[in-house]
Amino acid sequence: MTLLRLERVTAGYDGAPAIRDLDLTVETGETVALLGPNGAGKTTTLRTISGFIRPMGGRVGLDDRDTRGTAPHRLARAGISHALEGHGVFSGLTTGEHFRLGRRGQRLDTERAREHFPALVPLWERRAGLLSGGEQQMLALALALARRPRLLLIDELSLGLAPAIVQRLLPVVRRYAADIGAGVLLVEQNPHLALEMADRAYVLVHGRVVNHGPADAMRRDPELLVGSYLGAAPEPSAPRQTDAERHSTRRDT
Ligand SMILES: Nc1ncnc2c1ncn2[C@@H]1O[C@H](COP(=O)(O)OP(=O)(O)OP(=O)(O)O)[C@@H](O)[C@H]1O
Repeated sequence: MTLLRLERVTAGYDGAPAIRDLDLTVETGETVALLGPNGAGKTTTLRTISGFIRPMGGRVGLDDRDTRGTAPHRLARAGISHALEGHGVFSGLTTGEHFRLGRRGQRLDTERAREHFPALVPLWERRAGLLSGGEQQMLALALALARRPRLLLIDELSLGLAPAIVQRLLPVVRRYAADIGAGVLLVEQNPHLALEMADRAYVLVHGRVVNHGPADAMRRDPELLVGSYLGAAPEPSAPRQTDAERHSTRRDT
């Protein structure tokens, strides 16, 4: 089932588009990577989905309901969770205390979080301020998932973390999200790490999708990925393909 659908979305800052005519979908239980060079518009895409930026054009649909103009806190209540670096982690609280602090009386799924992130269990009584950067990130992700989001948006997990830590964290996030039927949209600087755990990926360059398809096909064809990064965005006059058409093209190859 399609959980999130962006149709020809244009959005940006002060009237200047940073993403243009963007088509993108995330299915229930699916992990999708959003790749691209610096300044391509990846963070802008996530901010538009979580309601912090109102699109100038196009449609953002969650469960086929148009979310344009919906405030971020309402979208959060509707199940969109935007995991930002260190977000929701308080240095004075222990790991365990974080799980007892449900927002608005919401109960967190502590047992499932402990099962998926067993590395947090020995840290249960330790204050978050004394955790390593990787452990804090793990706690932030475990908290986000313990709230049972419908859609988890993750921005740049690898910033400040060793690749080995990200490599361990991402599959855990994927398994946990699939377990609760949540979709994941992951922005990641390191395309190789992202493609290892994603089902599908989109490559953004200059605010436009220049390539997308199954992650394993992109992994097998690194030149395609490198070419996407280096290549220019399609000319504005080039004929547009719908998301569905592009999907079928990629599947045929
Ligand atoms: N708050 C802002 N005000 C004005 N322009 C912005 C703002 N945030 C981002 N931009 C511009 O929008 C464009 C897209 O930025 P965005 O942060 O979405 O890219 P990104 O792909 O996430 O890049 P990075 O990988 O470097 O984080 C860039 O040209 C950037 O300079």
